[in-house]
Amino acid sequence: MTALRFVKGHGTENDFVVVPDPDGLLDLAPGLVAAICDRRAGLGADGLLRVVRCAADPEAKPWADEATWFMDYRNADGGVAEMCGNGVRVFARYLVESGLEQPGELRVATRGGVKTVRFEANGDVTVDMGPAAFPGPDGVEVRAGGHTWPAVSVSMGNPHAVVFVADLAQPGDLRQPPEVRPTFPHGVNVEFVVERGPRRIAMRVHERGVGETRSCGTGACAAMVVAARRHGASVPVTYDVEVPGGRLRITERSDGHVELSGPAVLLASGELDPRWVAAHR
Ligand SMILES: N[C@@H](CCC[C@H](N)C(=O)O)C(=O)O
Repeated sequence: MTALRFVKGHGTENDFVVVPDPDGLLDLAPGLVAAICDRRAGLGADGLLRVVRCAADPEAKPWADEATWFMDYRNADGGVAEMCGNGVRVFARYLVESGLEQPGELRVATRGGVKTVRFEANGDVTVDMGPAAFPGPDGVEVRAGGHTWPAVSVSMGNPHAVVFVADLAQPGDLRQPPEVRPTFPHGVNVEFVVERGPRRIAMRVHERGVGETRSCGTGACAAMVVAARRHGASVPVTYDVEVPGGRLRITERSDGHVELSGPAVLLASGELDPRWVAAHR
């Protein structure tokens, strides 16, 4: 059996188990991913990042000419998602710390396309997320904590519904997913956003496949682009986005691309007990 090594990391407390699998040898079935991400009986994480060469993974072969590495992102429930803004920054940190890539600028393939990541002089990691899209549907409503709000549907590669609220306590404890109408066929991440000052917002997020998390990079970008339109801001424009786990800095450039910056931290590494892994296959 192939050993299952891991590194633990986080970006503004959106935390991940990074699993190196350069040659694509691991079988990470959804049940095993969910067991690893379990906060009591597993390592605990919001998601898992499998590190595999594009050339070694059939799903990533289309990007093999543009990027060496594919971020195979899984939510804590074991399901896949197209993109993870904090995850890709942690993923890049792992590539550099483990000597698989040089610091500076590098490209990472994701289900949401190839993303360029750069390391800043202050230690932060920035990712070019590409442009936001507003695919609809129109007339989206979100209900949580006994309140109902209109929402804007935003795609950052993955789906988001952004709601401006009067107070971040209004959505309640978010132990249950917010109700979203009309239903998104593949589920949706929901951001609850408040104004904090000029070019500054704060948010809570309920992530598809996870629950409420301390941060969400794609969600912060979705919230920022909606805020910028609400404020009639012209590009380029930069916002600070406060999340429960810290602060992200987001710029919408003149060419429409959205850049996400913030810390990306690795804190531990180890190997899962093969008997435990076998019991959760
Ligand atoms: N936390 C991530 C988003 C992870 C995927 C999301 N839960 C989904 O299902 O789309 C981020 O930092 O962007």
